[in-house]
Amino acid sequence: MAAIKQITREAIAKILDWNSVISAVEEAMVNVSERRAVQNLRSITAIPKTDNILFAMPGYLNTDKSTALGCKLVTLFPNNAQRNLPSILANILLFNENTGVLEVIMDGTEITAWRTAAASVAATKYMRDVNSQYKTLAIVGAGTQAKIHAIAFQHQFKFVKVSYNIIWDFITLASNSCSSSSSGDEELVINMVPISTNSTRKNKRHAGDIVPNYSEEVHIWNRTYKKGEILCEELHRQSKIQGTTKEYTPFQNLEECIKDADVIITTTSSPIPLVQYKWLKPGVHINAVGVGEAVMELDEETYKSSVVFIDHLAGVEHELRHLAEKGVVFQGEIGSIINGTTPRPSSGQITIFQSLGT
Ligand SMILES: NC(=O)C1=CN([C@@H]2O[C@H](COP(=O)(O)OP(=O)(O)OC[C@H]3O[C@@H](n4cnc5c(N)ncnc54)[C@H](O)[C@@H]3O)[C@@H](O)[C@H]2O)C=CC1
Ligand SMILES: O=C(O)C1=NCCCC1
Repeated sequence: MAAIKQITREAIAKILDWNSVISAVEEAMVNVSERRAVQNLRSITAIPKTDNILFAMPGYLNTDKSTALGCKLVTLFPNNAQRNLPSILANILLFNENTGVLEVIMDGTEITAWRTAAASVAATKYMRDVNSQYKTLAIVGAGTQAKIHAIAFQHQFKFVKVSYNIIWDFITLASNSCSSSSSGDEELVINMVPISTNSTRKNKRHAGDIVPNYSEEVHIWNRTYKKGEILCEELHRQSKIQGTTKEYTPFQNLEECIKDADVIITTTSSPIPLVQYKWLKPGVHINAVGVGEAVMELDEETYKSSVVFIDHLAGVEHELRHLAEKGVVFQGEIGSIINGTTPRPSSGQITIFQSLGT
């Protein structure tokens, strides 16, 4: 038998790129919804007297493009941060579909992180009005999923707040006897296309001109503020290296963090609802990523007042019974919006993508 090929986490990290991962995930979501992919319920082995879990996630796919027989094995050890290890570690096994021989073992940790964020990106793209403008992204949590979601969402969408500054010229103002206590940094309009510059004065700024000022709005809240602050600093450093100026702001107060958000992503394991309906802006889209037997990051009112889509109906019915028992109605799978068999929710409605994972 041929040797088993091993692919390391580093090698995987080098070949992943957002456009390919997002389109692969969208295709996978459609294959799941059209029942072309065999995706059975995953098995969950909870280790007694701990919060630790081993998941086995087998799957099979046979399409014109590709055939694959595989199984992802994932461990979820929520206290691993204390050991300087990720909470979620994964390996993916690929088998020859004719002989059953194990051919590849590849690291699945990086793939799990990217895939989960890509699923939220796809859900946001397809559940929202195509013309939606996104100004503020709020992320709840500051672990692996929070970080990868921040990166994926900035790749796909531009969360930009446009404010306009008036250029003040104090000599002109004084001569016009105009008194103003303004700092000269007035926010006039938000979320507008910037005005074009007068062609005869191109690139020159004069007193009284209104100039656009772009700031990327990503808010992060974590139960320990320090961790949120460290993540913001890290994301800011990375964006500087990439030559973009993005602002990531840590919040002490969750309501303040999410109340203006156009998109919210929750990435914790909280069994006590964090997001409250009364704080939400109408028409917000929420990606609820945290998963667990009792995890419930959004309050009941939020779920009940929103259109909720999921990634895998059978899996959600099995694993998220606690939500269904509280009266949460799952409208359908994202794959059915992507393939056009289910219409997008209408704009103005609050929408939720309840992620389960694969
Ligand atoms: N839907 C999906 O496909 C996937 C879901 N997940 C889920 O996403 C969540 C986050 O995973 P990672 O980022 O890898 O974990 P992580 O351990 O790196 O980060 C967890 C974050 O949640 C916060 N947190 C934990 N418990 C909390 C609580 N009770 N209240 C408030 N904040 C709390 C922590 O402070 C930390 O910032 C987990 O629930 C995990 O099961 C992870 C991977 C895939
Ligand atoms: O890999 C996935 O998908 C996971 N989903 C839920 C939590 C563990 C990993």
